[in-house]
Amino acid sequence: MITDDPESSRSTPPPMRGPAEAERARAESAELDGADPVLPEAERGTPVLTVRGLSVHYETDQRVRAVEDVDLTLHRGEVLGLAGESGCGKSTLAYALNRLLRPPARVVSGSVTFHERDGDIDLLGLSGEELRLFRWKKIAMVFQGAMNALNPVLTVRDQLLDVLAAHEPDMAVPARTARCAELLDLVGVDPARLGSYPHELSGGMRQRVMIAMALALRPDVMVMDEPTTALDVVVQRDILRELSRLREHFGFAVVFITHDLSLLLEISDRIAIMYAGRIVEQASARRLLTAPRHPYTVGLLNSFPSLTGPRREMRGVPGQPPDLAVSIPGCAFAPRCPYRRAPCDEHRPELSRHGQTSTGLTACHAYAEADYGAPVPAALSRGEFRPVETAEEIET
Ligand SMILES: Nc1ncnc2c1ncn2[C@@H]1O[C@H](COP(=O)(O)OP(=O)(O)OP(=O)(O)O)[C@@H](O)[C@H]1O
Repeated sequence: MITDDPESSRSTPPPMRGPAEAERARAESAELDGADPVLPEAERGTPVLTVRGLSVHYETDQRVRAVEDVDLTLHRGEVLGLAGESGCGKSTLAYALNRLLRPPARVVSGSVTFHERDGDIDLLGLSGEELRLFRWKKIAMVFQGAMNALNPVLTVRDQLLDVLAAHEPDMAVPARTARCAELLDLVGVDPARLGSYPHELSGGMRQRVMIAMALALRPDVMVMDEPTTALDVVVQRDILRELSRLREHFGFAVVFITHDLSLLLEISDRIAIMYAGRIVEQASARRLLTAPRHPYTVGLLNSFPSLTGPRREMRGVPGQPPDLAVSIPGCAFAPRCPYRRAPCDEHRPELSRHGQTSTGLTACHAYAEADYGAPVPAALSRGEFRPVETAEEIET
């Protein structure tokens, strides 16, 4: 099991300095609507986090290859969706991005680089104190079921104050108190609730409070691991709408993890599909929906019912994911793949471009010749899909 790092929430980075601080402080005191966005337009779409060749294994009596040779680039201001079946390595990757892995997990190879405005930071090379200064301020994380992580015997105010006291020790007490109210307001919770205990709040409110905590230091990146899975659909939608508004304004990038591909299609600029620890397809949300290239992606898309499109058969993905403790020489999806062919069992397909002009990536020997039948989009679209025209331009 992956464990949270209790130290991480107690880290005490010094207050931010310089023009960025001033800009953020201005934003905090301004109403979101109508205020100038915090992320300068020129920075939008520039890389903020680069993952190269990352492999994470759980080393017990067996070696579980939870994340294998993953390459990802996250751009400032974008939402990168990460989807895949349970156990494919999504959470392990998310924890690795924030250096929250604990034994028996071990990063066996690769790099994670945070692109600071004045230079690159090698995340895997950060030592204890450097890491404490970095976490939550640059990359914050909202966990699955995070709402249950609130302390039941402290009011919301005290918990937010604790975060600020730990991370912004130089901030005056009245300013901290004012900031608590602002943070609640930002996530759509009435500041009058500051005096409430967690049990007096709904699940949705508690999850919003957790998001407020993650936002407290204005991180550049938010890693959200199934942040709304425990909530009902209406509350989930409200929170995602709020998140989208905050992201538009503050310009943080989001890695959003869920097994719900239809949700990702609505909220993401780009989507990476994970299978058995590897990224098997990566493309803009629009391209993934309209022209999926990997048979597994097609299977995932066909697993969701349509609310607005014509009736169609839901096929899903027959078979089981492989045991990650067993090394697989070829394509891990081959045993479940209707397009399996000679090289699939012996040679692992590289994640490569679809063509000279395309920006999407696929790891599949068969996609060029595979016939996926009727296009998926009409069947899947719920009418709320938010096409992002610029996403492909910023893909690497
Ligand atoms: N502490 C551990 N020791 C051994 N194996 C582990 C450990 N934690 C996770 N794993 C294995 O690593 C693999 C990836 O797990 P991970 O939780 O990252 O997947 P996931 O895609 O996030 O799944 P879910 O959607 O269910 O959260 C799985 O096969 C899981 O069984």
